[in-house]
Amino acid sequence: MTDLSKIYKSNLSLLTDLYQITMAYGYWKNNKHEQEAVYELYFRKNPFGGGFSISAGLATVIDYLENWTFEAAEIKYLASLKNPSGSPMFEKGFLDYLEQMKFSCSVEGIPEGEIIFPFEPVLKVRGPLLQAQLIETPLLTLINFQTLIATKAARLKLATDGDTILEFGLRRAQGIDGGLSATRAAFVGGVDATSNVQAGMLFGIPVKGTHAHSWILSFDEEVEAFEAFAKAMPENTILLVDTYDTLEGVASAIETMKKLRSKNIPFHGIRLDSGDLAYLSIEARKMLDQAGFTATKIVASNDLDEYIIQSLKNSQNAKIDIWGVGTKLVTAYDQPALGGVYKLTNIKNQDGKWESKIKLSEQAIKVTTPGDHQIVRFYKNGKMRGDMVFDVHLGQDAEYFVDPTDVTRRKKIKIDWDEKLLLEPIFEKGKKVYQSPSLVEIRENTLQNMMTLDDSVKRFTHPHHYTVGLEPKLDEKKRQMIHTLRKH
Ligand SMILES: Nc1ncnc2c1ncn2[C@@H]1O[C@H](COP(=O)(O)OP(=O)(O)OP(=O)(O)O)[C@@H](O)[C@H]1O
Ligand SMILES: O=P(O)(O)OC[C@H]1O[C@H](OP(=O)(O)OP(=O)(O)O)[C@H](O)[C@@H]1O
Ligand SMILES: O=C(O)c1cccnc1
Repeated sequence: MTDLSKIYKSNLSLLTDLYQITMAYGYWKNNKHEQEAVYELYFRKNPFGGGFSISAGLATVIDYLENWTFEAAEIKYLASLKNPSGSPMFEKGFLDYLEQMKFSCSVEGIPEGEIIFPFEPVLKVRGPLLQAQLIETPLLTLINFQTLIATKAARLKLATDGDTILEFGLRRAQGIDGGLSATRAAFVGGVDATSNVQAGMLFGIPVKGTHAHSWILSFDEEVEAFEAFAKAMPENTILLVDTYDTLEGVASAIETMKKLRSKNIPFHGIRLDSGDLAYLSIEARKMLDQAGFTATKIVASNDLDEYIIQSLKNSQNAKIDIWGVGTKLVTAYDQPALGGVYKLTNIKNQDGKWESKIKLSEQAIKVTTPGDHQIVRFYKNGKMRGDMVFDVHLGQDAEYFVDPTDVTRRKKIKIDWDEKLLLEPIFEKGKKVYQSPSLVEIRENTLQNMMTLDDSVKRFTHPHHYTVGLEPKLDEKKRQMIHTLRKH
């Protein structure tokens, strides 16, 4: 568990938008606060122009919800808020209600490290309207960012074709939490280790690193710096060779490490951090091999992303073994946000019957799917074949599912397909019923899950569209609701 309260040393119940609290107040004033509702969290487009996403952030959500209480300090602050006329924004009765409130929603979620797609609920919250509303913003904050970064990391892992990736991003991250959350999510997505020591302690992520240019600059001679580092860190002799001239730096590192061979200090690696990484790695590899250092690894860093890595590895035959990636990973440089949303999809009316809700939009992509959903994923011979979203009240005995953007496109469910439900129970009426796997297990699951996805969907440019369809009764219900509302 991530233990947010340990990281932030404070209560995070006010980590929400003011409008959530004013709506909660409105629900309370209208005696709707305990009316049961279903909200679903999903996104509409895979990030980075890709064909898939990786779910991340659930353990952080669990930790957030387990510690979700309004304590005296939070209530005091809310009591201090005033309307423009100077009157208190919230009545005491409402604040008393918040102070005694206990989290009592049921939550279902897709486990971290699962492959996910647009329009699939990643989280579903069922419970009192007031509570489910108040947690919208933090749930989106936690899931959107971590899912975005885990997806970026999975793309990097595809580009390196399984080579080790070290996450070096803390110094370029969006603030302290940006750094911590990004490191966690990058590990979920498949990176191997981080330079971020705080994340190592909090999340149990392996910590690794080399040294900086300042180490070299602090000595009169580069060779002196190499020798001192190797002697100080004989079990991590990775030498940064590009401070003055890269290939001269490689030659000096080789000379230094040859001298230290007699002292049984092994030569683990060199790091390249500038220049043409293809040319320099190929030349460095030749020099190392000629000197008998065939096991010495070449680490490369410098503004790397999945496209540069893919080009270096596949087109330019670069001899790089380990990839250090910072800025482009932890800031999700080419797409800084995932547009996940949280929508009310079902509400219990006064007769105790569930009533589906739909939000219309001029843009078909923005029309919500009414109801209370689950997702079934189909596999053939261990490979993902398609996902069907269905309404738990309507069932899923269909023989096909329908593309929500084009009814003429249907996918037949074959008899030999295996299936798995994606949403798992996380909380039941406020009680946690899910034990999150360790972060190491989650990362392993991501790597396994990625093997079940077809290569065409993993392509960086123009990926194949993986089918996510609606169960026909749900599709029909959605269409009817749209027609009825449009007629009105
Ligand atoms: N062979 C290559 N193919 C494609 N991209 C490369 C190759 N070699 C390096 N790059 C990338 O090109 C960019 C080079 O950045 P930049 O122009 O700042 O040069 P630099 O080598 O960092 O120069 P400086 O000496 O200022 O550090 C980096 O993003 C790096 O990852
Ligand atoms: O390029 P990124 O993917 O963001 O990876 C992190 C960068 O941070 C360091 O550079 P910096 O110049 O900050 O310090 P240094 O002196 O150690 O090179 C490192 O050398 C990488 O180039
Ligand atoms: O350990 C490293 O090499 C490292 C750490 C942070 C940023 N850049 C490089």
